[in-house]
Amino acid sequence: MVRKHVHVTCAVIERDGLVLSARRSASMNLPLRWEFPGGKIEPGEGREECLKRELVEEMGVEVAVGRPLTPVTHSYPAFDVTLYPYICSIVSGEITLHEHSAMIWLPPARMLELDWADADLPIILEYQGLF
Ligand SMILES: Nc1nc2c([nH]c(=O)n2[C@@H]2O[C@H](COP(=O)(O)OP(=O)(O)OP(=O)(O)O)[C@@H](O)[C@H]2O)c(=O)[nH]1
Repeated sequence: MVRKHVHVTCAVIERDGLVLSARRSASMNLPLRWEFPGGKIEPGEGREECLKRELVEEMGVEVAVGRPLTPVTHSYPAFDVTLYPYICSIVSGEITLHEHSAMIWLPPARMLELDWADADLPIILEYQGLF
């Protein structure tokens, strides 16, 4: 059987020297783990387009998509994921959580205090290395 492989964009959103982390809800897969907001790329959709759509759907904000970080491929027991991270900023709207159970703005150096989805760890380490 062919393993499921999902391609997912995610946003490293910066504001005033802090970064946004979002906690998955108890009913999602990887329940209660922390992640960057974003989601699966739909057929025919560009990565930046996907990210902008997901941020509106999940948080009700419009983002400007900036510099990409290195994509990460990770194998979970049930599926493989490739994450395409981009540094982003909010250009309009106030965050309302439509899917996540919590969010927190942290200085980059404190991000690893959270219980992250495993695939995100290389992204955080690369991001922290920028400072
Ligand atoms: N958005 C996002 N997804 C991530 C991150 N890290 C990570 O492993 N993922 C995985 O990538 C997939 C993103 O899919 P999604 O957000 O569109 O879908 P979902 O899990 O909410 O629901 P679904 O799989 O039932 O459609 C999930 O399987 C999630 O576990 C991350 O930082 N951000």
